[in-house]
Amino acid sequence: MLEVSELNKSYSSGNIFSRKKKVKVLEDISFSISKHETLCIVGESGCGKTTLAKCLVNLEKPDSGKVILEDTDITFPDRNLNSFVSSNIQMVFQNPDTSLNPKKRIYDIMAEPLILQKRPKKNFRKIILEVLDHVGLSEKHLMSYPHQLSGGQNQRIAIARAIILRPTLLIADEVTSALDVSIQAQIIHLLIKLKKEMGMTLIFICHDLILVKRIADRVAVMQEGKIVEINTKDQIFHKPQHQYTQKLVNDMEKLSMKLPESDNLSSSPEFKKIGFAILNCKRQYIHIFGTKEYFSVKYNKK
Ligand SMILES: Nc1ncnc2c1ncn2[C@@H]1O[C@H](COP(=O)(O)OP(=O)(O)OP(=O)(O)O)[C@@H](O)[C@H]1O
Repeated sequence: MLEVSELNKSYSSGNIFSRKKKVKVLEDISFSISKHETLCIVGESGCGKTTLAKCLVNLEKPDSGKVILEDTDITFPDRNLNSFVSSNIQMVFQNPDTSLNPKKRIYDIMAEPLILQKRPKKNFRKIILEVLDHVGLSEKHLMSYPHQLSGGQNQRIAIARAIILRPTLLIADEVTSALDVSIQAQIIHLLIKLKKEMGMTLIFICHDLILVKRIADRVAVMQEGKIVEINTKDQIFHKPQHQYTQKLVNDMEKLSMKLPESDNLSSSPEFKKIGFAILNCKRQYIHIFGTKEYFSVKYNKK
């Protein structure tokens, strides 16, 4: 459904006192995604994951390359194409506190994409309530401002706004990293549920390889602006080819070995010994599915 070829992007660095120079952030990025697939993008901080996502949703303009969505070239969309892009590709950002306008009520935040798409106003309330219901919120949240809701509720609003136009492709950029551990699990489950219900394709940008292992169909590994490896989840985790992928997988395995596998984690001796330290120091690495979700939720309630 989406084909990206030889995408390049640079930013200018320097300021008025120093000479401006171009810094390459994306270099010859090529990949494709099939319908209903979950592609996870991993890589160290600053390697260009967000910039790549922004080029796909037209928040940044690439220097060169091509982005083709369902046979339409959307690399440099004009006004008409813009509407096609925003109704087909949506992005949810890391931090709902900065992605939602604090001066607007939830109703108005949710109505924005409908207004931009010139949908009939008389249907807004019904559509908004339906989508809120999808993300586990209700009418009582409609007139609130973002600061009156929790971080998890605000991220649900950000997701609801992203899916209100029923996009075929959703890009989730570190959507849980600003949230509490127990809420992280809820948001991931919500995304997986919505993906299934709405038949969406998902690009999931994430640092947490343990989570990637659970949800990805394929994984793209980025380093310094390049995709150094892209393959099925099994290949990436069991036969990583690139040195950097091997390091990421090794680091993840070392950490996984430290996490207890017992069904009843809270009573296991390992939990008592290392659970506390891991929860405090390595928040992003906690398994958030199955027994380990119970483990983290239970810990949070104490
Ligand atoms: N608007 C901008 N102007 C100049 N440089 C930028 C801009 N946006 C991003 N960069 C730089 O581009 C590089 C890639 O940034 P990007 O946010 O895409 O990385 P990332 O892989 O998403 O990082 P993280 O995992 O920390 O979110 C970084 O060096 C960053 O400083």
